Amino acid sequence: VITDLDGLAHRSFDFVVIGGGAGGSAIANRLTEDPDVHVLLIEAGGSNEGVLDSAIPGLMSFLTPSPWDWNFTSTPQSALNNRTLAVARGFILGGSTGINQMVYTRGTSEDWDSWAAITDDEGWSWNNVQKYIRRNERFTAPADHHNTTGQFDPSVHSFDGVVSVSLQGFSNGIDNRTIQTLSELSEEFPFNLDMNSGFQLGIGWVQATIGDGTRSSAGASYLGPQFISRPNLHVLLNTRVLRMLETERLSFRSVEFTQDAGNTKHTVSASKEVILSAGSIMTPHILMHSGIGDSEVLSSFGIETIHHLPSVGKNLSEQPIVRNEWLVNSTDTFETIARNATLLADVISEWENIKMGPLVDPPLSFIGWLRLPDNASIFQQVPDPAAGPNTSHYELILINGILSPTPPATGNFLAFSTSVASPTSRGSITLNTSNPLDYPLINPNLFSTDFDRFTVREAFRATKRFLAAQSWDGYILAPPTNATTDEELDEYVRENAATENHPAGTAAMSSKNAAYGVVDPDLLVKGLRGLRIVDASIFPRLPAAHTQVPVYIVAERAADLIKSAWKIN
Ligand SMILES: Cc1cc2nc3c(=O)[nH]c(=O)nc-3n(C[C@H](O)[C@H](O)[C@H](O)COP(=O)(O)OP(=O)(O)OC[C@H]3O[C@@H](n4cnc5c(N)ncnc54)[C@H](O)[C@@H]3O)c2cc1C
Repeated sequence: VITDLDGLAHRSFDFVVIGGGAGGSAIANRLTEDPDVHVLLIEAGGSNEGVLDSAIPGLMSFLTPSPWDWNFTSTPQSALNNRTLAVARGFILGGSTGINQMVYTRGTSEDWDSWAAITDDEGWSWNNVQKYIRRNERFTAPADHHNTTGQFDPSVHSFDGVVSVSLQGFSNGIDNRTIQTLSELSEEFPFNLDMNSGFQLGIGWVQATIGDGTRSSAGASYLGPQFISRPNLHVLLNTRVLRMLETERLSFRSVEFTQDAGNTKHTVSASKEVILSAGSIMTPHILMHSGIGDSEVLSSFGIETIHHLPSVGKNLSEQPIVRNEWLVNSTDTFETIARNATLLADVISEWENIKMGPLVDPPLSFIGWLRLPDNASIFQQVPDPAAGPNTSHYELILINGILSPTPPATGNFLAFSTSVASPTSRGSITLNTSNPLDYPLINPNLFSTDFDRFTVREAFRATKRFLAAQSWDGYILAPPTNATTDEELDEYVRENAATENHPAGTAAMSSKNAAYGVVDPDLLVKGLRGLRIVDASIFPRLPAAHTQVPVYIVAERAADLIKSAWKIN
């Protein structure tokens, strides 16, 4: 970790990586496997070392908002009564993997095959990304070392990758009721042994990026002590990249940054490539401030266009979520811990001393991926947007309590979230001012399509059928809303929807000959030299999944592509 800036300008780096999140950490690790390759990683946030709220999985709700979150806010959402929404992004080494909910999902085989079809590159197909999945994942025993037979399929997992993954290490009070429901209502809600096999439909045990009861973020794994100590890997923390500079005509191999809010600016160069991994919000922002974007937009901010690329910042894709809070007849939920400072201190001590107890995971054991019926009326209006017939339209997440450090003063809850897994709404990232230190305008444009509104209504109705199973008798005391008609449910959604913090697609990959898109299938920016993008912004479409694993897969393949382009071992 570099603390002395003076020597920096005189050093030479093969690669400069902007952003130490999921994509940037993985790339920096893989490229420095060759001791002759020198990499500088620049991260706006600070170190993840010793940040207890991030390390302890059960405290994840304490991280948003927090000093480790960029704490962005969306523009007023016209389909949500003009409410603005919190947009969380990690401001820490490890990026959003340092503050996320840790759910481990790869997407479906159809999702990946659709990427291959869109980009005209078979390298992105499900079969061909298997080796990258294996390099990324290190499946480990859960914190409580319980018998996991029948809870996952070992044959589809890897046990020697970098990021730790495990099943729940502390059982939740609602687990048995959930299992019983899956057998009682098996036709509508089938049990899926392993949603990461390529076939996701059904409800199954959550796998999470946790090892030994501790968050396995990109910072803790790809940049763990044995890697960050490599003499050829240089990490600059608390450093904000402002823009990239053109070094030769259409070649961007220089990076401008500041450590004092723009009072002094410095530059550093890469002899081979700059790799932009600032995430779906900041990657298009940095591109536009570097003169790469829609020339009309850039000129309206007085920024000279160096490369007209109108797709930059467009196509923002996000999974909207509604956290439906059911009042329950129990005290065994997360609110009980969050409300009681003594109990919270006790379970933190338990975690610190023996890595056991309720904080070894967030309190969610089950998630599910489900489809609308084939004859749903919405399909008379719009085509099915899922990647294929085995890919979900919506996701159900059963959480044993409201995940907040400040829950309501009374009551215990089941937070049964509904999310649109294959949304059709698209938003944008645009500039707000000509100052790169100002935040961009973030417009996820949630629920702007009939399909998304239809799907979330049906998902909520599915949760009601789920909780009508006998196993919940006497447990549920009151629903989150009395809304039943489409109109009533739409209003409930307008008042309660949020983002799932899975933004993607704002610098999207497309085939080499496409008339749209920002990067080619090898992740090089179209029409430029020396600049590659490796983060969630390149997703050509959202997989029906939480997004960290797809980013890791992208980064692992990107490392192979870069090594092969520069003949690195
Ligand atoms: C609250 C929350 C919950 C989530 N839950 C899950 C989940 O359960 N499962 C899952 O799979 N995914 C989840 N995600 C999403 C997942 O974490 C992201 O998809 C993934 O981390 C994106 O990787 P990335 O490399 O694109 O960006 P990030 O991981 O966000 O990394 C970008 C990095 O770039 C840095 N950066 C940005 N701008 C600059 C700049 N100008 N100069 C220097 N550095 C800069 C940032 O500080 C950050 O470290 C969640 C995200 C959040 C925020």
